Amino acid sequence: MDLVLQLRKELATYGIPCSEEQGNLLVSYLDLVIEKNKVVNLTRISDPVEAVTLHLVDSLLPLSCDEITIRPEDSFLDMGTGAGFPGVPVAVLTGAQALLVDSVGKKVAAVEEFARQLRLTGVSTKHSRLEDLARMIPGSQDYVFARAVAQTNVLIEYATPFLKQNGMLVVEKGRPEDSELLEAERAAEICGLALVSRETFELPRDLGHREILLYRRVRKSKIKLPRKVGMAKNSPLGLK
Ligand SMILES: C[S@@+](CC[C@H](N)C(=O)[O-])C[C@H]1O[C@@H](n2cnc3c(N)ncnc32)[C@H](O)[C@@H]1O
Repeated sequence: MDLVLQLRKELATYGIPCSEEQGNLLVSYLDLVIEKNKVVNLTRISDPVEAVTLHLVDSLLPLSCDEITIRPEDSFLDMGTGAGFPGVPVAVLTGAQALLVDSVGKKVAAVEEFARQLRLTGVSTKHSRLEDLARMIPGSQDYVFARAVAQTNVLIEYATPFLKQNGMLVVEKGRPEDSELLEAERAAEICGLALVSRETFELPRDLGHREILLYRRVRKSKIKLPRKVGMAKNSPLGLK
């Protein structure tokens, strides 16, 4: 089947609309990622049919959550974007102002090149550690996304300083352990976030189980954030 058709059909099963033009853009982006992957290590998935599901559809699942309505005037940050997932697909479907961040320079350079080639004017990139960037643009984002970056308690700590009051952290997970969720709950309490929903999804063709956790910034955090670089990972919040 044609990849654009596959993408649009799979997204439609989750109630996510995708025009033919958006589908073409996303498949062109995937082509660029797969081509670049021959010289820069960006992804282990090289089969385009699998990549449509495991990269594009997977990145876009949060758009089917009831609490998420991203408008073109909204801003979002993608923490640890790698090859641009989920940031590029979310930017294409929503038209929102996207900031894609990673600490690995060659990945950021690749994503910057993709955005230029595809003329994605709403997409900006930043080569930085999240803890450093948080000091420069505090309270600036309506949404913060993270897919496959760290344990949820660490993501909560990274994301909090970027979020506006009532802004939302969107965490994309496989099958989180109960212990991870408990630690996340304690970290959220410290950081001033509240879990607003947990939705589960099955990817097509048995390609995997996914969970989307949404946290809203509802209060001031009890500690000063960001902590020093490395603290979130080496001395995580929420452990007993
Ligand atoms: C497993 S990759 C996932 C990439 C992408 N989100 C995806 O779903 O394909 C995790 C990425 O997070 C980045 N990363 C991890 N910790 C980071 C930090 N503290 N600041 C910035 N980037 C970070 C890594 O460099 C890596 O590119």
